Amino acid sequence: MLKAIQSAIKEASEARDVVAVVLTGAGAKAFCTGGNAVEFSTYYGGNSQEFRRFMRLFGDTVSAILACDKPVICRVNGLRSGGGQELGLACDISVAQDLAMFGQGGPKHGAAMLGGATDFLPVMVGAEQALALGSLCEPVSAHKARRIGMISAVVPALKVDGRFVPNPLVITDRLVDEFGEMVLGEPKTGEELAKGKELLAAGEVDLSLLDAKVDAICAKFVPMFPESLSKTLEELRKPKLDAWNRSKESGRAWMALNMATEAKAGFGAFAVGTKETGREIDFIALRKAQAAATPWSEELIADLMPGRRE
Ligand SMILES: CC(C)(COP(=O)(O)OP(=O)(O)OC[C@H]1O[C@@H](n2cnc3c(N)ncnc32)[C@H](O)[C@@H]1OP(=O)(O)O)[C@@H](O)C(=O)NCCC(=O)NCCSC(=O)C1=CCCCC1=O
Repeated sequence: MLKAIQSAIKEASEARDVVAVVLTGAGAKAFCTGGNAVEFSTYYGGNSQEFRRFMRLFGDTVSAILACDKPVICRVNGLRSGGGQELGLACDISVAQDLAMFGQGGPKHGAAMLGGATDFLPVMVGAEQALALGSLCEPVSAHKARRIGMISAVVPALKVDGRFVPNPLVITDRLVDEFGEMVLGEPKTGEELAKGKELLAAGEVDLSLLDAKVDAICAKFVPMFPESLSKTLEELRKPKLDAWNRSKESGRAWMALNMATEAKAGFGAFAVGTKETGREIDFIALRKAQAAATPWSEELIADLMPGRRE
C-alpha cells in the first residue's frame, strides 16, 4: 500500500491536468491507524534489518507527500493515529469530520514517532503542545486538533433526525471553563458524556459535509498560477521538510534497532492482548525489571505480556 501511495502521489504530481491531491481512507471509521501492529510483532519483532527496509518504504511515502508539486489535502474520514497520523501531518492541509480522533501511539507501544510526527508537530503546534501530545500519548479530538493548529478545518458528521450535530462526546459549545482553562474539544464526562453517547447511538454518520469542504478547498486552487502555487508550497513546507530531512535516516536506524527490544514487547502486547487483558505491557513489571538492571531477553518480554499475572 505504501508503494501504491508513493506512485499515485508521484503520478498526480507530474500530471498536467491535476490541481490537488486528496489522501483519505475508506469508510467513516478510520483514516489510518498506522502500521499493522500485529505484523510489527510477528514479523518485524526482533527482525531489525527487515524493519529498516520497511522504514525506507514508510519514509519515502512521507517524502513523496512533501515533494508533491500539487497541494496535498488530508481528508480525515476517521481515526488518524500512529503512522496514519504521520502521513496526515506530512500533508499540507488537513480537514476532519468531527468524530475523528487523532492519536500518537509512540511510547505506549514501545516506539518513538519517528515517521515524521516528532519533526512536524513542533513546527505545526509549537514545542510545548508537541511535547505534551507526543509524550503523554493521549488521544485528541478533531475539535482540539483544530484549536491547537494541527488541522485546518473540522465539519460535523453525525446526523440525528436529519440534522447535523457536533460530536456529542466532546465539548463544542464553550472555549473555556469557569476557571479559564481551555475546554473546547476536550472529552465530556459524567452525565454529559452519557447523554452524548445516547445521541451518538441515535444518529448516523454522513460525510457529505467533509466531501463538500474538501472539494471547496481543492476548487480554490483552480484559479491560481500553477508554478507560483508549487513554489509557494515548496517554501511553506520548508520548516517541516528541513526537520524531516535532518532526522529521517537516524530515525529509521533507531526504529529498526528498537524492534529488538521495546517495540518487540510493545507490539507483542498488542498482538496477544485482548479487550479483557488490555493490549499494553505490564509497565510496572518493566520498571521493576529495569530498576534491577535486568537486560532485555525473550523471558523478560514474555513476562511483560498482558494477562501474564492475575
Ligand atoms: C486506538 C486503536 C487504533 C483503536 O482502538 P479502538 O477504537 O478501541 O478499536 P480496537 O478494537 O482496538 O480496533 C479495532 C480492530 O482494528 C484492529 N487494529 C486497529 N489498529 C490496528 C493496527 N494498527 N494494526 C493492526 N490491527 C489494528 C484492532 O486489533 C481491532 O481488531 P480486532 O480483531 O481485535 O477486533 C487501537 O486499535 C490501537 O491502539 N491500535 C494500534 C495502533 C498502533 O500501534 N499502530 C502502529 C503504530 S506504529 C506505526 O504506525 C509506525 C508507522 C511507520 C513509522 C513507524 C511506526 O511506528
